[in-house]
Amino acid sequence: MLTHNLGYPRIGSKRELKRASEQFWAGKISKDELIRNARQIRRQNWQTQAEAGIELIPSNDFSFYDHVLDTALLVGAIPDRYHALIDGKSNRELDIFFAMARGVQKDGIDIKAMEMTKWFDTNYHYIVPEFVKNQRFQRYSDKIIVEFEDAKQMGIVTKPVLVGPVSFLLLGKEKEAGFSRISLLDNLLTVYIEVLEDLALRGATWVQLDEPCLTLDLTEDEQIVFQQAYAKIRKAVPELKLLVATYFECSGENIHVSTTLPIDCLHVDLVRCPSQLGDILENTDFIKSDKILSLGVVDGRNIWKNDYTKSLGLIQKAVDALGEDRVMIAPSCSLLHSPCDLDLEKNEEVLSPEIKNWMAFAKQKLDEVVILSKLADPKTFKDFARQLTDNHLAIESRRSSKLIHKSEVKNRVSAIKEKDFDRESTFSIRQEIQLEALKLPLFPTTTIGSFPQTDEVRQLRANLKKGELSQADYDAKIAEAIEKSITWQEEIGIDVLVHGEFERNDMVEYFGEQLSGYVFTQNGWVQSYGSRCVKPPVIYGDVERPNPMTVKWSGYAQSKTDKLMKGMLTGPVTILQWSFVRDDQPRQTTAYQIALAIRDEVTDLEKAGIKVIQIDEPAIREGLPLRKADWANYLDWAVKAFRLSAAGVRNETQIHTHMCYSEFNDIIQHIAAMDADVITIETSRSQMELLDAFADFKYPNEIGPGVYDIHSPRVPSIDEIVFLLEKALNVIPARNLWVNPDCGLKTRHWAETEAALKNMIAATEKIREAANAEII
Ligand SMILES: Nc1nc2c(c(=O)[nH]1)N[C@@H](CNc1ccc(C(=O)N[C@@H](CCC(=O)N[C@@H](CCC(=O)N[C@@H](CCC(=O)O)C(=O)O)C(=O)O)C(=O)O)cc1)CN2
Ligand code: MET
Ligand SMILES: [Zn+2]
Repeated sequence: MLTHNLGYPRIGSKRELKRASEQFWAGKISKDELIRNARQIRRQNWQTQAEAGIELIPSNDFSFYDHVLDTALLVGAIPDRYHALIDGKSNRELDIFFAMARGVQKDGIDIKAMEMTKWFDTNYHYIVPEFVKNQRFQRYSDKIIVEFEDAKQMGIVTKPVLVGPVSFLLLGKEKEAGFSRISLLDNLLTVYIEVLEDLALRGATWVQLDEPCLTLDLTEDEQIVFQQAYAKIRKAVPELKLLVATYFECSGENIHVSTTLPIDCLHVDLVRCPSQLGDILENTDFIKSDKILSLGVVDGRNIWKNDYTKSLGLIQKAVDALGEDRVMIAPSCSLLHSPCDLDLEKNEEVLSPEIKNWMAFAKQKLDEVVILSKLADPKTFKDFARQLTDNHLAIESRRSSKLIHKSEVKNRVSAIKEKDFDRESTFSIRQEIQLEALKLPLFPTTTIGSFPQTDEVRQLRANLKKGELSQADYDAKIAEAIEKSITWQEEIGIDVLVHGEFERNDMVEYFGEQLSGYVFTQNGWVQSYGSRCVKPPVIYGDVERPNPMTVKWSGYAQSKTDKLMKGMLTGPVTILQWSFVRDDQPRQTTAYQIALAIRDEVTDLEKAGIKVIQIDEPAIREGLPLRKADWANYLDWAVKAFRLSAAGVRNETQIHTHMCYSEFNDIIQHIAAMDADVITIETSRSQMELLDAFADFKYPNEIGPGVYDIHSPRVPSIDEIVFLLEKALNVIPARNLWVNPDCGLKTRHWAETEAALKNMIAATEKIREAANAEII
C-alpha cells in the first residue's frame, strides 16, 4: 500500500515565498536571490515529506504564483501581448511569467495582466489560460524538469504533477469567437507527450495529472475528450505510470469515464464524497483491471484531525475488494489549501492545548497518511496501536467537549421564524422612505469599505501584538487614520462615507476574533493568490456574539461627520466560506448561527445612529456547489442566511451588500432575492457586460456597478468612467444607479486611490449635469 501526496503548500511555513517575491517585485532583491529562496522552500518541502515517510513525493507542485499559469508556460500558451517581452531576449521566463500574472507598467510598456478567478469552490485564485483559434502550442518552460532533477540530486525520485490537458483547456477561455478550445486538444497533447517522454527518460516512474474537471457536470463530448486524450498519452508513454487525480466532488456519472481511462491509478476525494468508493468498487471495469485506487482520506481542505477509525473502514473496504497492492493512501486534494505546520502554534493563550489537539495542518496530515497505511497493514498495525488510541481519544475529546455546544445558540436557531427573513416592508416602499430619510443626490457616490492597508497600519498592529504598543496608543493611531480619511472624503465630495477598515487585519479574521465558537492561529497562512495569503479563523463550536464588534469604530466615525457614514460588516455566507468550518454539523446550521450574530450587530449599529449598513457577501458565488443539482438547496439557505442577518432593521435603514470576483449571471434571481436595498458589484473588467444580466432580469433594487478596477494601480480617466456610467444608464433606471469602485481599496496605495476617486467624482458630476439638462 503506497502512500503519496498530491501537493504541498508552496508559500513556506513562515511565508518565505511571499516576502521574497514582494521584495523582488519592489526591486529590493535580485532574480537569482528569489530563485534561491524558492529552491530552498522546495527542498525543505521535499525533505519534510521524505522524513514523514511519504513514498511518492510530488514535484512541480511549487509555483512562483500559480500552477495553472505554470502549465500555460510549460506549453507556451503565452498570449501575443507578452511576446514583445520574449523576442530576442534570453532568460526572460520569470519576467514573462510575472507579467502574465500581474501585468507590466514600466519603461513605456503597458501590458494588462491575465484574468484571475476562483479555483473551484476554494479561496485560491488561478490565472485563466487564454486560447485563440488554431493556437499552436510548443514547449516553453523547463520548470518541471528543473524541479525533478533538483529533487533527484537530493536522492528523491519525485512524482511530477501537472494540470491534466483536458482540465487545462476546460479551465481556460476562448479569447475570440468561432471555435471551441477543446479543438486544440490534439496539438496540446503533442507538447504534453514530449514533456512526459522527457520525464520518463530522466527516470520518472510516476506522474500525476490533475483532472479536477472530472468531478463537474460534463457534456458527453467532454467525457469523450477525456477518453481520447488519455488513450493518446497512454500509447505514447507506455513505460510511465499515470496517476489521474480528481478532487473536490463525486465522480457521479463521470465514473464511467474515470474508471475506464487507460491509466495506472485513479485518485478520488473520499472526504467530499465517501460514497464514490462503493460506486467504484462495484464497477466491474475497474475491479477487473489491475488499476490502483488512491484513497483521498485525509482532508486537504480543513484543519481537523483525521478520524482513523473512519478512514480505516474505507481503506479496509478497498483492500478487501482490490488487494493491498492496488490501494494507495493520500490526502483528499493538494495540501495547498491547508496551513503549513501546527507545531508553529506555540502560544497557548491563542490556541488552547485542548483545541490544538483536535487539529492537523499540512505537515501533520503527512503523518496521518503514513500512520493510516501502517495501521491498515496487519504486519505493522501493532507498532502503531498507540497512535490509534491517541487518535481515538482526540476525536472523542472533540466530540464530547463542553466547549462546542451551547444550548442558547441552538435554541435561537431553532426558534427562527419565517418573518425573521423579511424586512418590515417591500423594497418599493423602503425606497420611498429612504429617499426621504437619507436625502441622497441622484447617482450617489460611495466606496466599498477599505482604504489602503499601508505598511504603517500593519506595523501598528504587529507592534500591538508584540506588546510594543499599548492598546490606547494603537486606538489613537487608528482614530487618527479614520479622521484623516473622513476629512479627505468630505473634501473630494463623496456622498456616503466609509471609515476605512484600518482596524481590521482581514474582513473575516477580524470578525472571527470577536465571535465565540472561533479560534484563530498565529501562523496558519494559506495562499489566496500570488503572494497574498489569508489566515482563515477556525469555527470549532456554536457561534455567538459576546459583544458588539464594529459599533465603537463606526460610531466614532459617524460622530466625526455630518455626512452618512456606512457601517461595514462581512456577511454570514462569506464568514462561513472563508473560515475553517466544523465538520460535525451542516454548513447551513453554522451559517444561521453566524447570521444571527451579524443580525445583532446590524441592529446595534442602527441603534448607534448608523443609517446605511453594508453586509459584504463576496463569497456567495464561490460557495456554490460544483454540481448544478446541488445549487437550489445551497442558494436557498445562503440567501436566507443573508436575509436573516439584514432584516432586523427599520425601513429607513439602508442595507447594502457587495460582491466581487465572480460571474453572477446564472444566479441573478437569487441575488435579487437577497433583497439588499443597494448592491455594489464588480463589473469594470468586463466593461459592464455583467449588467446585461441585471437588465434582462429587470433587477429591481438599487445598484452600483463598479466603475474602475481596483486590482491594478492604474488610474482611470474621467472619460472612461463617464463612458461606463452611460453604458450602465442604458440598462439601469437613473434613480437606482450608484457610483463606486469595483471593490475595497486595501491593496492599493494612497496616491492612486486619491487620483482615481477624484476622477470618479468628476465623472459623476458630469453625468449629473447631463441628467439635469435633460429634465430641464
Ligand atoms: N479572507 C479573505 N479572502 C479573500 C479576500 C479577503 O479580503 N479576505 N479578498 C479576495 C482576494 N484575496 C485577498 C487575500 C488576501 C489579501 C491580503 O492583502 N492579505 C495580506 C494579509 C492580511 C492580514 O491578515 N494582515 C494582518 C497581518 C499582517 C502581517 O503580515 N504582519 C506581519 C508583521 C508586520 C510587520 O512586522 O511588518 C507578519 O505577520 O509577519 C494584519 O494586517 O494585521 C497579505 O497577504 O499580505 C488580499 C486579498 C478574495 N478572498
Ligand atoms: C473582497 S470584498 C471587500 C469588501 C470590504 N468591505 C473591503 O472594502 O475591503
Ligand atoms: Zn470586493
